Parts: sequence; structure tokens; C-alpha cells
Amino acid sequence: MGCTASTQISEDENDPFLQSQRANDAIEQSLQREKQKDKKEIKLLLLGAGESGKSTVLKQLKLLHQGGFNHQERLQYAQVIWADAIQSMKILIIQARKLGIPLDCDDPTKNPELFEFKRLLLSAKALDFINASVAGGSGFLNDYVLKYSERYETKRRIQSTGEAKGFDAALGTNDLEINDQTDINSNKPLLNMSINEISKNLNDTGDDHMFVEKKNTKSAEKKKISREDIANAIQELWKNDTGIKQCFTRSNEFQLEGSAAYYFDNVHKFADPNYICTDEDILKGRIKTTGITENEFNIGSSKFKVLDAGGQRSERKKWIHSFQGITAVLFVLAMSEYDQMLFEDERVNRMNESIMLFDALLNSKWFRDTPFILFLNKMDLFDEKVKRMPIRKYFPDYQGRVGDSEAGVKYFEKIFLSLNRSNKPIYIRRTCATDTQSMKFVLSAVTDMIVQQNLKKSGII
Ligand SMILES: Nc1nc2c(ncn2[C@@H]2O[C@H](COP(=O)(O)OP(=O)(O)OP(=O)(O)O)[C@@H](O)[C@H]2O)c(=O)[nH]1
Ligand SMILES: [Mg+2]
Repeated sequence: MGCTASTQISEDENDPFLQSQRANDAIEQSLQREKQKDKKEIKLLLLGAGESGKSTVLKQLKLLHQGGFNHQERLQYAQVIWADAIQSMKILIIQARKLGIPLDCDDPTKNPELFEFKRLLLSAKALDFINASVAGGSGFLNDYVLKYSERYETKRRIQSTGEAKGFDAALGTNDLEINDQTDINSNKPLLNMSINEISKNLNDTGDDHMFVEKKNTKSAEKKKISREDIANAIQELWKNDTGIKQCFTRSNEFQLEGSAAYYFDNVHKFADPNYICTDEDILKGRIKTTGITENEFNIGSSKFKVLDAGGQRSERKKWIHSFQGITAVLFVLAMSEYDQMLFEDERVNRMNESIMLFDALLNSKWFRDTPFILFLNKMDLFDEKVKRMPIRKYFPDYQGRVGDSEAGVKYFEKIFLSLNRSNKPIYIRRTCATDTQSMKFVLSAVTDMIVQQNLKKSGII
């Protein structure tokens, strides 16, 4: 009997029809399993313009639900922040000149010490003082070049809009910025080069970045500059040069890291080559997102997949690949940027860009039935800014008082709500994404709400 049975099975197994039937069943089962998994998994998509705070929201989710940051991330941010601290102070010095703001450090007779600090800082090459591989390799270097080269201002615009007008003209006008950022031999742009190519090129040009004062660098170059020297220079200029402070208050007129003040205030700790970043440092630090990152969290009994997309214009063409199967869109708006221009195109107001973006996403066919959550972010900076920068200067129909933060929020809220051409509700929350305590409450309320909505939608409750 046993023999008969075994013969029967082996005959069946050789039957091509049965084999193909089994394969079909297996595929069907696997598809069903995937469908069930997809149904259970909540997909949250973080969208918004560049620098609005999407990755910072993600970092808070990591702190809350993933045990925080690893050692590698802490080392990486230490490098990135130290480079940004150096370059940010250089930017203030050069922008002060452009804006006609007198600097105390420009007068060697009245302020010999500040004058020397400035000289020392301008002769320091940030890339000599960091480990570029730990900072993120070629990705970091590409961003660094794009961010700190005025020659790339127009290139940024072309990359983001495809507009070529004036590119060549602008390439020839730079007299302040770093040495030519093209490879002198091949004329190949630094962007898109490998890390080795970039390093070689930076060495060939003899300088990394930013307006070295060519006539006056000899003495500074002779002396070996230490990280401590640079930190002292930054601290002294930040604390004691009234022109630097004045220029900082006008930083909406140029591109400056949003957390520059934090870097300056803490510059000595970032100068330590063995420094390991705290959670707060990482929340304040900035690494631009390229592409879309997928991050999984277990929140309560639900599985969340959070997609964090790069928000700059050049990144947005990648967004569409992640539009399918989204449970909710979390749109992050930087409220404080109503008086700032885009990094990618300095002719475009950041708030107007966000309005345009929100309108396009909210009313797109992809998100017809997808709930939207709107984070009115950077409220800490907004509250401060409205006291000194009239909203009406940028939005002439604004009727509220100068300094009235509540009226300002209501005004922008109304604009965003008025864009809704569907029946779906928009959930609005005011946030300060760098503040872990307040974000804990906001994020738990938001994730609870998404879970409830999802259960209702799938007919479970
Ligand atoms: N003061 C303050 N700074 C914030 C807040 N949210 C974000 N930032 C800072 O803003 C900078 C940019 O934040 P990111 O989270 O990197 O911005 P993003 O939207 O991910 O930018 P992309 O990746 O280019 O799209 C960082 O330096 C953050 O520390 C906030 O609410 N208040
Ligand atoms: Mg990001």
C-alpha cells in the first residue's frame, strides 16, 4: 500500500498541469499575504519644501519609537555641524560686505583682535578640519559645494527648474566665492564627481571654499591653524562684533543654515575632534535628504512605514514613485520662512512655494481619498520673527498687527485651508520639530488619529 501510495505521489508530481496549478496557488497565496500586510501597514508620507523640517519630524519618531540615533549618526553630525559652523560665520562676514553692513572686525586699528580673528577664519579651509568620509562621502561633498559656492547659485536654479537663462553670465561674475569649482583640466562640474575626484579637484585648486582674502592670507597661512583657534575666532566674532549680529538679523536676505546660531553658541564643543553629538545636536543639524528614505516603526500594535522625501525642487521628480498606497500625507510647512527665498531659486518666496506645492498635492488625483495632516512648523522661529518682520511686507493683504503671532498663524492657516477643493478634512498642528517634549504629544496624537482612521476605512471599527 505504501508502495502504491508513493508511486501515486511521484506520478502527480511529474504532472505538468498539477505543477503549474501549484505554482499558481503559491503565487496567489503570496499576493494575498502581501495584500493583507499592505492593509495592516500604515504608510505615512512626509512631504514639503526643502528645509521645512520633514527629516527632523522623522528624527523625533526615531527617538520615540526606535531607541534614537546610533553612534555612526552621532559622529557624522559632529563633522557636518563643524563644517557648517565655519562656513556659516564666513557667510556672515561676506554677506555683511554685500549688504553694506560695517563690521567691527574690518577695522585693524580700532579692533585689532577681531581683525585677526576674521583673518584667521577666512584663511581656514573647512574641509581640512573634518573627515569627509565620516561626514557622508561624496554625497556630503556634493551638497557642500552646492551650498557654499556662489558660482553654483545659478546652477542650483537650472538644476531645479531647467531654466538656463543667464547661467553663463552669472558664472563669470563671482568675485567673492571660493575658487572655481570646475575641474580645471576637464571643465567637468564638481557635482556628480566621485569623492576621489572631488578631493583631488579641491587640492588642485589649492583651496576648498569661500572667499579667501587673497592679498592678506600670507601670515595666516604660515601659522598652523588649530580647531581651537577657529572656534575662538567664531565665538569672538559672534559675541563681540556688532556688525555680525546685525547681519545675522538680515539672514532672510541670503542663505544661512537655520541652526547657525546654535552652532556658534556651542562652537567649542563641535571643535573637539572626539565630540559625539547629543540628541539635541542631531535635531539641530542639517543633512539634506536625497531621494526617499523608508523607515519602519512599531507604534502601539500598528506597523508604520514612514517615507521621508527630499523637498528641494530637484528632488520632487522622484516623489511620484512613492504616491501609491499612502495612508496619510504629512505636509510640513516652515512658518518662519515667509520672508525667505528658496535655496534653489532666490527669486521665489519660500511660503509661496509651499502654498503652490500644497495645492498641487492636496488636489492631485493620487491623493483624492488620502487624509492630509499639515504641520505648521518652526513655530519657535515664527513667534520670534513676527515681532520684527512685518508679514505684510511679503503678503500685502495681511491685516494683522506686527508682532501678533496668533493673527499671523490664522492668516496662513486660512490660505492653506482655502486650497482644499475636495471634501476631505485637513488636520492642522502647530509644531516645533526640534523640541522633543512637545513633539512627543503631537506625534502620539497624530499617529493615534491615523490608526483610528485606518481602522474605520478598512471597516474594522
Ligand atoms: N528652530 C527650529 N529649527 C527647525 C525646526 N524644524 C526643523 N528645524 C531645522 O531646520 C533645518 C532643516 O530641517 P530638515 O528636517 O533637515 O528639513 P527637510 O524638510 O528634511 O529638508 P530636505 O531634506 O532638504 O527636504 C535643520 O537644521 C533643523 O534642525 C523647528 O521647528 N524649529
Ligand atoms: Mg530631509
